[in-house]
Amino acid sequence: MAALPAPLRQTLTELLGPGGLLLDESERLAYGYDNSRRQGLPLAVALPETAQQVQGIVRACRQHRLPIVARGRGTNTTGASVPGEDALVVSFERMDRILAIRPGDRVAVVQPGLLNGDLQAALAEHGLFWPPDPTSAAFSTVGGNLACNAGGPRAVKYGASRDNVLALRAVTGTGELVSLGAATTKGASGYDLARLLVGSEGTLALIVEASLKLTPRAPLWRALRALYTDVDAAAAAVARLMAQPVTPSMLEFMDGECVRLAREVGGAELPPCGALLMIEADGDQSVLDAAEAALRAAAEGPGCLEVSAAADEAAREKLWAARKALSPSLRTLAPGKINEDVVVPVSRLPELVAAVQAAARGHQLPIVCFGHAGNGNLHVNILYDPADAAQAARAEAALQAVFAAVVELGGQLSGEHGIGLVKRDLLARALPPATLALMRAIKAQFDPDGLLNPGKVLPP
Ligand SMILES: O=C(O)CC[C@@H](O)C(=O)O
Ligand SMILES: [Zn+2]
Repeated sequence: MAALPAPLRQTLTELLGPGGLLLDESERLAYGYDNSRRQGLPLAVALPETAQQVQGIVRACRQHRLPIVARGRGTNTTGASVPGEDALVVSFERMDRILAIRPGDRVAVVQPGLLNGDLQAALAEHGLFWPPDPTSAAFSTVGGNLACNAGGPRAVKYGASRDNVLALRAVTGTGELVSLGAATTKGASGYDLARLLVGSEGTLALIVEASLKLTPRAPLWRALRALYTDVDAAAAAVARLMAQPVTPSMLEFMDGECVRLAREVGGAELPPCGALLMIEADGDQSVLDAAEAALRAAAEGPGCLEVSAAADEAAREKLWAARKALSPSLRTLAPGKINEDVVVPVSRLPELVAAVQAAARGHQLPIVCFGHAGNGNLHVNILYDPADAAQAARAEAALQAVFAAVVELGGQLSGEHGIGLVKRDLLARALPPATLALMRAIKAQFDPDGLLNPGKVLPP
């Protein structure tokens, strides 16, 4: 296997100081995986503490044509943070500080390695929050959230990462430190390069500082739980809920199998049913009664078994904990799962749900779904045994059927997890050639030698 060239090793050791460059195989292995369950082994791991060190790393690697893979905490589900065997990983774990919180401007300036959960805790003291709240929030980084445009349940009302960033400082593939955007709440000064970096999965530049847009925390909430006879009835209710004027602060979907897992693995107190919606509103006392009544009315309808309010904060937390445990709980059901993250315009969600069921029937495999229904974003899990060639082929065919439906319905292959390695070739097929060519041209401009996370998002 290739080794880190000796002159590069020396340059990086001098640049990063003692402990700043990891070369031991056991340490390198620990930076080679992500939640796609793929495993790579980088040549070395760099742990910069400053933007200038990040510049130095990129410049040195460029001289040796060594690929660079940026890394937060490895929670990505698409292989975006899995390095090839000829790559250097740049882990941002030492750049984890909050540089400023300016409540008057509703801005926080942070380093990329800061954990989302640590940011939220600091902001809570100011009565503020940063809306992106992926299930991994306690252990995923702001930089990683920005890299894949993470969303989570609150995105239905407050937007995903791209909607909640104002400015970035980043190091391009040539080692240049660029400032993109400004910490203002509006702006019309040329191309929006800060938001272009959000969702670029480390392929355009390494984010070294982010100015995040903050939102005041609503003082109160209401949580409803609606049970349905089947997934079609729940999907129809989602379309009704989003067609009326009160925007829910969260609107989550679980199919009957997920309800069973939430009860049996997650410990939630739920009766068996065909599907469930978690519906929340936030605001102050003056608006909440009307909001709850509007959401309740929209949730009721054909196939609705019951709509009930969370008894208290503890009951609400319990259901959320079970919801957040769904992704790992699903691994108990089958040896393999194809884990998708498709999104359609929310009015087309009923058609997507029907298409997923048709794919499950047609290819004789269980497909289990949950997700951020208010955004039309469904986590579609095709369960199969990878050791069984016939099942694996049927799983792949079911996946293609789901993707075909998503494209037909005007949706996208990923709502919040990104493209990475796993969906790269599918993206290339789903995008019009002219769009793909523009993406490639942008990549070449930021990273002319193709060193930043090569082979991710766009096919080589
Ligand atoms: O792994 C998954 O499919 C989903 C993870 C996360 O996006 C969630 O919504 O819980
Ligand atoms: Zn999700």
